Amino acid sequence: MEPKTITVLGAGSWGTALGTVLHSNGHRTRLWMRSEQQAQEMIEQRTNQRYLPDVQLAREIEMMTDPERALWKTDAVVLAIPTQQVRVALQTVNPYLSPTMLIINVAKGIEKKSYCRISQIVEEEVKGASFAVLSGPSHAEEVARCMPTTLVAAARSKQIAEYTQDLFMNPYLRVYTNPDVVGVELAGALKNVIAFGAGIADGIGYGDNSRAALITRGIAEIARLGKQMGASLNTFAGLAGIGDLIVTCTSMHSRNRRAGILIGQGNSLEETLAAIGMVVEGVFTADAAYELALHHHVEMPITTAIHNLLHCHQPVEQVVRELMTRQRKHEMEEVAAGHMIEWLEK
Ligand SMILES: NC(=O)c1ccc[n+]([C@@H]2O[C@H](COP(=O)([O-])OP(=O)(O)OC[C@H]3O[C@@H](n4cnc5c(N)ncnc54)[C@H](O)[C@@H]3O)[C@@H](O)[C@H]2O)c1
Ligand SMILES: O=P(O)(O)OC[C@H](O)CO
Repeated sequence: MEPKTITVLGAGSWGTALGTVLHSNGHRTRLWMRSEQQAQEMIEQRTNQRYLPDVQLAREIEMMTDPERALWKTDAVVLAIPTQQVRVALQTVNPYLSPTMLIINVAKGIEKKSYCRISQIVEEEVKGASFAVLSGPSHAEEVARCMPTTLVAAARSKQIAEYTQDLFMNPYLRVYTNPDVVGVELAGALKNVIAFGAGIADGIGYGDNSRAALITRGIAEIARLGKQMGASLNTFAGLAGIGDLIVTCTSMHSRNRRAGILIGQGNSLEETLAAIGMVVEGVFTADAAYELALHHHVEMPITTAIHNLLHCHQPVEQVVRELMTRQRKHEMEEVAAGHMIEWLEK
C-alpha cells in the first residue's frame, strides 16, 4: 500500500499505540488531542506519560490540537475516543471532515440514552461517511511494544474492510476482515461489561471456575443479543467475540477488569474510576446493554446483574446469589427452545 495520511482522534492509550503502528507501517501519522499541555509534553518528551508511559514515540508522529491542521488532506480518521465522547468530538471536527475520508472506529461501547453503536453515531453526525470498525483482543500496552496481536476490520464494503486491513497490518499486527459490522461492534462493547464482572469476581476472591463461567456464559448472552440484532453468530466465536472477551477478562492490562477488582474489594465506583484514570467503558455501556436486552426481549443475566449492582446499588453478595440461584436452564439454546436433540426417555 502507498503511504497514506492518517489522523488519530484521541491521544489516550489506544490512540497513541495505534499511532505507533500506523507510523511503523510508513503512513504520515497525526495525533489530535484536546489538551495543548498534553500536546506540548508529547512533542517535547516523545512519550505519552499519562496514558502510555515508557513507550518512545517517533519524531515523525505529529501531535496537534488544531482540528483543521489535523484533518488537512487526510485519507482516514481513526476514532480513538471514549464512546460517550465520540459524538461531541465528531461535532468539534465536523467542519474539517470531507466525504472522501474513511472513518475507522476503534472505541468499544454503546452510547448512553440513545443506545447507538458508534457506526450509528457516525451516520448521524457525518452524513455519507465511509465507515469501518477495528476491534479484537488488543491491549495498547502490548501493541505499542510490538507483541504479536490479531484484530478484525469490519465494514459493509469488502473494499473498505481490506483497505483498513492494509493500513494496520504488519508482522506483529495481523488483521482479518469481516462483513459483520453490527456483530463486531456489539461484541467489542458488551465484552467490557462482562470483563468488569470478571474483575469483581476476582476482587471478591473467587477463583478460576468463576472466571471461566463468566467468560463462557458471557459470550452466550452477548451472542443471544447479537443474533436478535441481526449480527452473525460466527462473529462471537471469533477474535472480536470470544477472543476479546478472554483477553479482557484475564489481563492485568484491562481497565475494565482492574476496575471490577477494585469494586469487588469494596471500593466505591467513584474511587475506582479515579484510581484507573482511563476510560472504563463497561461501566458506561452496562446501562445501554441492559436496555437493549429489555428492548429485544433477550435474557442477559450477567449484564443485568452488573447493571443492578451499578445502578440499583445491590450488594455484590446479593447479585452473585441471585445469578447462581436463577431458575435451572438447559445449556443449549436449541434445547431450551424445544428444538433438536433427542433425549433418551430414561
Ligand atoms: N486501551 C486499550 O488497550 C484499548 C484497546 C482497544 C480498544 N480500546 C478502546 O478505545 C477507546 C479509547 O480508549 P483508551 O484506552 O485510549 O482511553 P484513554 O482513557 O486511555 O484515553 C482517552 C483519550 O480520549 C481523550 N478524549 C476524551 N474525550 C475527548 C473529546 N471529546 N475530544 C477529544 N479527545 C477526547 C482523552 O483526553 C484521552 O486522551 C475506548 O473505547 C476503549 O474501549 C482501548
Ligand atoms: O483495557 P480495557 O478493559 O479497556 O480493554 C481494552 C481492549 O478492549 C482489549 O481488547
